[in-house]
Amino acid sequence: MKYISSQDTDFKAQLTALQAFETAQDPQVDAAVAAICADVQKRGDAAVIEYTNRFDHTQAQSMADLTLSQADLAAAFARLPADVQSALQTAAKRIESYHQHQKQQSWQYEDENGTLLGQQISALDRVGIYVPGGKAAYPSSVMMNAMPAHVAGVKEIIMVVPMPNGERNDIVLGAAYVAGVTQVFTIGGAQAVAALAYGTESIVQVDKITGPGNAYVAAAKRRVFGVVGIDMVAGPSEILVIADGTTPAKWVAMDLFSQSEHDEIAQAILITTDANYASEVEAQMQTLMKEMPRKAIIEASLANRGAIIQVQNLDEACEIANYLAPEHLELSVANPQEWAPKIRHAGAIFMGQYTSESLGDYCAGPNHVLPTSRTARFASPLGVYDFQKRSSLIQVSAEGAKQLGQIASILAHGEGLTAHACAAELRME
Ligand SMILES: NC(=O)c1ccc[n+]([C@@H]2O[C@H](COP(=O)([O-])OP(=O)(O)OC[C@H]3O[C@@H](n4cnc5c(N)ncnc54)[C@H](O)[C@@H]3O)[C@@H](O)[C@H]2O)c1
Ligand SMILES: N[C@H](CO)Cc1c[nH]c[nH+]1
Ligand SMILES: [Zn+2]
Repeated sequence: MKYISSQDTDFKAQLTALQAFETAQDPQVDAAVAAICADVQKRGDAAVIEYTNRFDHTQAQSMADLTLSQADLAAAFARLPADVQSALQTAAKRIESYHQHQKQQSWQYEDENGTLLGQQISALDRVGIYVPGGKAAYPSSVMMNAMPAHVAGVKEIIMVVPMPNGERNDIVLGAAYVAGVTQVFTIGGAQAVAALAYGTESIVQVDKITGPGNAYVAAAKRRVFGVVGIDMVAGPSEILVIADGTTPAKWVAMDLFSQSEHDEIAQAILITTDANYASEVEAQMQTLMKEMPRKAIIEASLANRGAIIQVQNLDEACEIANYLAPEHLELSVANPQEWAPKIRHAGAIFMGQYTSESLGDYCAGPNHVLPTSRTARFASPLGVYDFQKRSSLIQVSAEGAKQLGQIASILAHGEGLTAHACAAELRME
């Protein structure tokens, strides 16, 4: 793990170097994804089956081998132990309740000439949700994608999830059952994204694709944007902990591990005002590391992109956090309510020593699909608003046709668009 101090003369350059990692735009990944997408568009199911067998080491003969029905999902749920069933149901309820608050409503108002103006909200008809499955299985990501779609009123939710070696994961499928997913295809990577975007003989084209994934998934989503909508281009997981030394060092060490264990290119950063505390956290990491089943991934992630940053004070820490715009920010400080308003750029803010980021990953309620790679500067968590869209409403009164017609006519003539002007003028007579 790198040690950086805000007093280093090349501090800015070191901070920039920490961010210089954008695999979604790796030209080699992009070229491979371009070829896969074009092939799926051309050959449909046959290409999807071939790529799935190649990359996920499956032996599918037809799409039927990669397709699950509602009955399959129900059966997977029924096979789960009672405590897992109940955890899934409770998490789903909490996620649903939180997202109910995000629902947008249609609105209208009447202006001074009796013209009605407004905005009508509609749900998307059919969405594709990508659930990652290469290096780990993510039942929580099933719920984080499907629940807001449900709350928005989406009728058809088509889920894709790779299942390496054809091993079906009952918790992932049980989560799909609880979250009311319509249909599941056990496919992943660029081939799954392309299949959802273009449609194949067996997979119906969707209107929008949401959900995180690796560099191949991210590059494919970037590529199909325009044919379908996408939520965002998500990169590897990130956590930034701002600590004032009041949280037990062991807790913070484990919080850093919790995101490192996702991926060798995930990022975990600690910013602290206290050099002794930084050493304590590092010592805890060394001890805890031995027990970690995903030790190799954590070590690689920390070596590749991890850092401990020593700062002068918490104001400076917040400024750096705003520059880094992390996916997850833990404000592990004595008075988080005082510091949270200073954070402008973060996907999600976890406040106080009891709020481990991992609770947000599973069951606190807010969405865990969050902007990464500094995109929190302009992007927001996945939410109900990603599954709703807006249409403008205009109903002009006779009086409005006269008043607005005059303005429109002048402006249309100014643009040299006579038919536009006439359409307005005809209604003024
Ligand atoms: N932001 C979030 O909410 C969130 C949630 C869970 C996971 N994640 C992240 O998602 C990522 C998941 O990645 P993953 O790899 O485990 O699963 P994944 O499902 O994203 O990718 C697996 C697929 O990648 C494709 N692939 C792998 N190697 C390939 C190659 N050489 N050529 C072409 N295609 C290839 C295969 O088709 C495979 O099915 C991780 O970075 C993790 O941190 C993010
Ligand atoms: N932390 C991930 C988002 O970056 C989400 C997740 C799912 N399961 C565990 N974690
Ligand atoms: Zn996580």
